[in-house]
Amino acid sequence: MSVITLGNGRQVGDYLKPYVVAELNTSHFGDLGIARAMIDEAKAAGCDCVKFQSWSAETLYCDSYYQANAIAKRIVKKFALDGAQLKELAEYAAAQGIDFASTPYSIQEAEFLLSECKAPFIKIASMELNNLPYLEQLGRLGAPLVLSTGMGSFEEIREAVRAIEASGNRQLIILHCTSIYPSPPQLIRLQNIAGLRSEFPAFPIGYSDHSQGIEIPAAAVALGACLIEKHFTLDSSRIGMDNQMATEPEEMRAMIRACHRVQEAMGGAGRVLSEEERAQALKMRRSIVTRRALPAGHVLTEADLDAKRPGDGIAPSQLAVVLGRMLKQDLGAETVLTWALLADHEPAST
Ligand SMILES: C=C(OP(=O)(O)O)C(=O)O
Repeated sequence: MSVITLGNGRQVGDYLKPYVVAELNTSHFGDLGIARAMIDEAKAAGCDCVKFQSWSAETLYCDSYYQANAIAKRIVKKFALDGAQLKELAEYAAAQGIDFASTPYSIQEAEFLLSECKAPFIKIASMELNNLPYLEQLGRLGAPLVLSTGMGSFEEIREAVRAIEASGNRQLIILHCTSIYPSPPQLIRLQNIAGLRSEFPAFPIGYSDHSQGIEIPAAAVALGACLIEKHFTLDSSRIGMDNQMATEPEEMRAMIRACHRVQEAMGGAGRVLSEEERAQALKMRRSIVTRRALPAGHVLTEADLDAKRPGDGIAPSQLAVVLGRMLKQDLGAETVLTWALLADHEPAST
């Protein structure tokens, strides 16, 4: 099972306590006051990290496309955060004790996030999966990378991972993701988490979620997901980009609780019995008991014996060993047999 260390020393690995990222995306509506309140709520809900998106018209759109695209213009104007705002939010997050990250859409933005915002990792959005030159450039920055894989085939993911490895960077988390907002369960194919792990055993596998509700991230944790990214909002009734599919604080809290409980419950495939369960067996299992009063010297037969609680005597699984042995003393009916009550030699055959 793979583990990597984020820039702030936090270890993230398969089947460990999942690192939970609140994806704030545009649910701050470009308002720093809302963004700060979201950081507070994400922290209170138990998230490990708040993540923004550092896009701008110049780094995302070809100018001719942008000028002709009224929706893109409206989104950028309303929702984009500039460097100064991101830095302010990063400092605010640090003061609240929660990690800050943002998805960059250019190498300059990535450099800015690492140097000015102290981001502990660089997130790579699914849309960049086939942007191999960019992946290699990001890899050369030397920071841990979190690669989302929505819309991508296994072959494209292999190429992306090869591009990152070519940069010499092996600090990589790969996220299963379905880029449909919201994603219906039948399109999520959560077992891809296991598929990615067997394909890329050197890297921990996480999950970037676009489903509604909390069950699917918790199930991802059962599959060992090391990181859960979940869209977050203060008010999902507000019309926004993908604000309406985002999770409100109470639901985020419930999701994190479910994820942590599932992770705690996973254990290993090996059968390890706790002290508590061993003690329980002494109460709940059965022991070999006498059906009736029997005299000293009596040689035990099946008709003499039964199996009843408690379980601290001779286990019923030992019946074959007990049969034919002689009693050392008189016993009343309903006596729990112990080895000390039996003569330790085989009785003489009659
Ligand atoms: C779009 C993003 O991520 P994902 O592909 O994981 O949804 C992002 O981080 O900006």
